[in-house]
Amino acid sequence: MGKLIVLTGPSGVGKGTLMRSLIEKHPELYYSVSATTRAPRFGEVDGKDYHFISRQKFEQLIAQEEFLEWAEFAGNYYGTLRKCVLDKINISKLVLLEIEVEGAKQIRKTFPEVLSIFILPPSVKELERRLRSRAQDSDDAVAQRLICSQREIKAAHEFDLQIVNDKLDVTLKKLESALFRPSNS
Ligand SMILES: Nc1nc2c(ncn2[C@@H]2O[C@H](COP(=O)(O)OP(=O)(O)O)[C@@H](O)[C@H]2O)c(=O)[nH]1
Ligand SMILES: Nc1ncnc2c1ncn2[C@@H]1O[C@H](COP(=O)(O)OP(=O)(O)O)[C@@H](O)[C@H]1O
Repeated sequence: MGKLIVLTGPSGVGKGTLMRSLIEKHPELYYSVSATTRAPRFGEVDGKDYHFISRQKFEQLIAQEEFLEWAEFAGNYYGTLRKCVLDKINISKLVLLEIEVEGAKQIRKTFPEVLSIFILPPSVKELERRLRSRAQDSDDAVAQRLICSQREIKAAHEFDLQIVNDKLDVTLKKLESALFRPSNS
């Protein structure tokens, strides 16, 4: 059996950046591509960054119980496709999910053996700076993400591990040691 790892935390904290670095360095890891109703950002590729689908299609997949978890975040649906994840775990893959906090809570209930890691920002000010520096979302979308972050950060203690993403290389080392410690390999 493989292992399921969930990275969660507020939008803009650096989850995607950390995930991409991990995959690049450890190609044996399997990153589960989520489905979303959000419009693609500049440069995002369908099937690689997300499966970009309509709300109607997403609701159909919910009804068909195709999602391991799903949530509505800042006005859009996001969800993890059950089949892909379970197939990979069955062939002994270390499977990584990068998802928001409500979905991560659902996974902890349905999949108690998951290793759940909450990424924290060094400060709220730095979180806002990162959200704005990404320059991919409207002021409104940034404001929505900041409002959500207050509630999300309060739930950090519910997860197995909390890591502050201050210096990227230090955070990566901490993540690697959590992922590859003997009991998880
Ligand atoms: N519950 C859930 N959240 C997801 C999924 N995929 C992505 N997310 C989260 O949805 C939030 C918004 O994602 P996105 O719009 O891509 O913005 P960004 O991750 O902040 O750059 C982030 O916290 C993602 O981690 C998923 O399959 N399920
Ligand atoms: N440790 C870090 N120090 C400084 N900037 C960071 C760090 N980690 C990520 N960033 C930057 O913060 C912004 C948000 O990161 P991103 O990975 O998109 O976050 P998330 O996926 O959690 O929304 C990006 O511009 C990214 O380059």
